[in-house]
Parts: sequence; structure tokens; C-alpha cells
Amino acid sequence: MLESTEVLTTAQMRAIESAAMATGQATGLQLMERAGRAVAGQIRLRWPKPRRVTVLCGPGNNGGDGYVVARLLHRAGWQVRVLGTDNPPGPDAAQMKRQWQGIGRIEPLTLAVLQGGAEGGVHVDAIFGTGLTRPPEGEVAAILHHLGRIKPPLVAVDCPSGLCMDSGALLGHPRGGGDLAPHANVTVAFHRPKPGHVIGLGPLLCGELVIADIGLHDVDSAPTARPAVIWPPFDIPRDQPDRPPTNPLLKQSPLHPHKYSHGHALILAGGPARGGAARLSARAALRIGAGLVTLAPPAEALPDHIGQPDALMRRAVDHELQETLADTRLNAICIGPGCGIDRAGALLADLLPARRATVLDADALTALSRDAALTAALHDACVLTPHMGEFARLFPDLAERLAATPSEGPAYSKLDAARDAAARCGAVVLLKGPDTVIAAPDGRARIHSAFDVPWLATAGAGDALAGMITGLLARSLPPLEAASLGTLIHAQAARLFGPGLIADDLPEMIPQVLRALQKFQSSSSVATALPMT
Ligand SMILES: NC(=O)C1=CN([C@@H]2O[C@H](COP(=O)(O)OP(=O)(O)OC[C@H]3O[C@@H](n4cnc5c(N)ncnc54)[C@H](O)[C@@H]3O)[C@@H](O)[C@H]2O)[C@@H](O)CC1
Ligand SMILES: Nc1ncnc2c1ncn2[C@@H]1O[C@H](COP(=O)(O)OP(=O)(O)O)[C@@H](O)[C@H]1O
Ligand SMILES: [K+]
Repeated sequence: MLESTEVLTTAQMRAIESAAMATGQATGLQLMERAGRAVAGQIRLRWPKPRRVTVLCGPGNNGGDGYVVARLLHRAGWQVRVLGTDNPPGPDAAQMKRQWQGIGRIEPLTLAVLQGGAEGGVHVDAIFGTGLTRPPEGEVAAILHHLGRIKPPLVAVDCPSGLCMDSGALLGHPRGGGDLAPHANVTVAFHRPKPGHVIGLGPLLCGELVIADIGLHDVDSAPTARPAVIWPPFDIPRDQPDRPPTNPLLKQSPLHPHKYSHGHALILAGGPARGGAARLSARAALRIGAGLVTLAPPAEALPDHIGQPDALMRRAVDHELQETLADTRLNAICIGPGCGIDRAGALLADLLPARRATVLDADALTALSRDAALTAALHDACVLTPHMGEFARLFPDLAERLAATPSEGPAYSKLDAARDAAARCGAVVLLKGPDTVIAAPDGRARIHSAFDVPWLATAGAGDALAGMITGLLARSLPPLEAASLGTLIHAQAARLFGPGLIADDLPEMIPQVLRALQKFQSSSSVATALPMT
């Protein structure tokens, strides 16, 4: 069972550590001992019988953790080999290094020495952690490349070395490239995950991520703008002022709720023979709990939409929306899926000034990217749901920064890009992918990691997501919450269905996800995470 948690940037983590030390909560040495103990403990949990281990120690405090791991595994009967850099480390790491030197020797951290040892055994990567500022080079780069090639059982201390923990990028490597970087079986990180553990290459390179408690809870008063991560498989964050929403099915606002108090979603569809995408959105909006859903194609395409589901209402909307929007009960609009770019542009010109809660997806995003006046009319009740291609059309400079090979840390991240985009356009931006980042204009952000459901990348999945978010907006959830909960339910629906999923299955899985959420909420008052099997 995983719980949602906050993600801290490396700067925030350093601030917390400094505060802990400054207030006398813990010394640096104690924190390092706890960090090393946590890693050694995880290793012994996985390999209970002592065996050979090679600990690779870098020049900073990450290396200091490595010397602690070496000492504790030696004490537990392991056959420990240590390779380390010969620089003078900071005082805490120096102390840990001396303690190890009282037990065993330190061989130079070079590829030749590493290859010269007996093969096999567990490897511990304690070369670089949060202090990585530039791409590894020379001997260290050669060692990391070698580890990526031979793939030994590898335990990473805080992160696989070379990974930028703020972005999930490998410094010095083109984005997305990392075939020969170390792939850890398990990464033991401290106190809280960092963005790089859950976005970019992080999930690929970290393996199983274990967050170890090193006693920093009492000083957790990090600076502002903390993103909350929403983990798979499913969870409800707690103790957070910006916690994701409670299940709208349980939200009984008026005394005698009726369908209109559950909102009325309008899904704007496109011309003849292109209505499938909008129907998927409409079905998802209905299933997620909008009181009413109206599908609105142009008159000539209305006949395309006869048939199931009967719960869906249909009405023709041709070129203008003002008359339709005069019905103020229409409180959430979805525009884009299968809409056609020209039609989306024309309708947006009416829609955006009305300042109704709106999801803009697909063709609506392309229309936006072609018309600066439309972009200027975006407002804080809008949710934009671009994939990376659409994002690049809307925010080319941000996409370019995100695509550039990072030469120094902290590298520009998907989290930075979504936040910058949201601040710039004044709307919630949901940047899709296996690592979906959702950001609000005020800097609040959520990461939803769905690397475990690659089958969600299927045609029409985005249309279903747009519909889910629209349905939640109709239920009066604020835009950031609707986008977050929609993303969560979307991925969980895919997870429950399993491989073989097509987008049509997603709306049909929603009841099962909602039932689990409802059961959890009625039994535990949002205090603990939902166990999902
Ligand atoms: N600060 C603390 O109190 C704690 C820190 N801990 C550990 O300390 C780590 C952070 O320690 P540091 O800040 O010392 O940083 P690191 O140990 O990650 O490495 C920083 C060192 O490497 C050098 N360096 C950076 N990039 C390099 C490159 N490409 N090539 C060669 N040298 C490079 C830096 O100049 C610095 O000397 C964490 O990841 C964690 O493992 C833990 O012990 C818990 C407590
Ligand atoms: N590798 C992946 N693993 C998990 N989810 C993914 C992956 N790639 C994409 N997704 C998700 O699948 C959905 C695809 O949406 P989108 O790209 O808009 O597709 P479409 O336009 O065909 O509907 C998004 O929710 C996205 O976050
Ligand atoms: K490391």
C-alpha cells in the first residue's frame, strides 16, 4: 500500500536537513548513519544471506552514506569491497570514511580496479546523490556506463548516480536516452521522494523506490510550492492544505440533491463521421457522475449520434455558442476531442469569455496555438490537457528547454515546464505521459506516476480523460482537483482492466474505481490510503 506524499526538490531537502542540524534535532553524522543504516537494512532484507558486495563511494556525502553501508554490512558478515575517490570529503563523510578505514581498505574508484575484482555480488552505488551538479566524466562516467552494461544487482543510495533528482534527466545525456546508465534494482531515498524519482527517466532507472525515514519529520517545514505526488496504485493525500478532493459521489451539497445539483456537462463534438472521440468523453463524463451530459455536434452530424448511451442528451450547436451558454446550468464544457480545429477555434471565441469551467483538449489546443487572442482569453477555470506534441505547439520555448540535453543540475524538468506554462496562461495545465504533471497558475502541482500501466497509451484514452475531468468539473470540483482526481481515476481504471484495454473500456471501469473509493471513504474518513489489489 502506498500513500501519497509530498515531493521535495533537492534545494528544499537541503533546507530541511540544515534546519534539522541548526535546531539541534540531529547532527549531520546522525543523519548519515541513519541513511546508511536504512540502505544496509534494505539490502539485508532482500539478500538475507551474507554475500559479496562492492560499495562504490563518491566524493561527497552520498559517498559518506556508502562508507556507513560498507561498515554495517561488514558487521553483518558480508564480504565487503570498497572503491572510493581520494578527495578530502566534508567532515561527516570524512568521519565515516575513517571508520571504514579502521576495518578495511579503499581501492581507487576506477573502471580497471572495478573490473579487476571478483565478478558477481551486489553493487552499491554511493557515487553521487543530490549534490550532482554536472555530468559525470572520466573514470566515474566509465564506471556508470559499465554498470549500465553489465547490470549487476544494484542498490542506489538516494538515486542512481548521474540522475538529476530535480528532473529525472541524466546529466550530459540527450533526454530520454539512458540505455547504458545504471539501472538500480532498488533505490533507497531519504525522507521524501524528489521529482527526479518519479518523472523523466527516474522510474526507469530507480527500480523499486524505498523512502527511508531518517528522523526528519519534526522539522518538515519546507519552503512553499511543494508539489504533492499522487502515487499509484491509488491514494488520498493527508495533512495537506491542498489535498485532492473527496469522492464527489459522497458530496451531498444541497439537502435534496437532484440531477442539476450534480452539474450539467456539455461536450462539443465535431462534424460528420468524427464523433467517436467526443462520445468517449461524454460517456466518461456520465460515468464519473455528472448529473446530465449533453453532446453537441453541428446539426449535420446529429444523426451520427443516435444509439447508446440513452442517458446522453444531444443538441445541435453549429457555429456559435452564446444561445447555448445562456443556460447557466451548463457548468462544465469539454472542447477538442474530434472537434476539428476551425470549429474549435470558432467556438472557443464564444466560450472563453463566458468563463465557464472548461477542459481544452486535442483540436482545441491546436486552435489555441494558432490564435494568440484565444490564449489570452484563457482563465483559471480552464484545464488544458496537452500531450507533449500539443504542449510544444502551445509553449515552444518551454518544450525546447525541456528537450535540451541537460549540461548542469538541477536540470529543467517536466514539473518546471508545467508550472511555467500554467503561470503563463493562467489556467491549469495537465501535461500527459506516463508521468503526468498537473500544475495550477499559483504554483501548486501534482505528479501522477503511471509507469505501471503502459497499455493506457492507446488511441482515445485522452478523450476519455478529458471527459472524466469535465464530469468532475460539473460536480463542482475546482480545476486542479478535477484534473488530479480525473487523472487518478483514469489510470486506476486502466490498471484494474489490465492489458488489452481500449479507450472504450475506460468509462466502463469507472464504477469499479468509484466503488473502491467510496468504500474507502465511508470507512476511514480520508485518513488512510486505500488498499487496492
Ligand atoms: N546533508 C545531509 O545531512 C545528508 C545527506 N545525505 C547524503 O548526502 C547526499 C548529498 O551529499 P552532497 O551534497 O555532498 O552531494 P553528493 O555526495 O551527491 O556529491 C557532491 C560531490 O560531488 C561533486 N560533484 C558533483 N557533480 C560531479 C561530477 N559530475 N563529477 C565529479 N564530481 C562531482 C561535488 O562537487 C561534491 O563534492 C545525499 O544524496 C545523501 O545521499 C544523507 O547522508 C542524509 C543526510
Ligand atoms: N507510457 C504510458 N504509460 C501510461 N500512460 C500513458 C503513457 N503514455 C501516455 N499515457 C497516458 O495515456 C493517455 C493518452 O492520451 P493522448 O495522448 O491524448 O491520446 P489520444 O489523443 O489518442 O486520446 C494520457 O492520459 C497519457 O497520460
Ligand atoms: K547514488
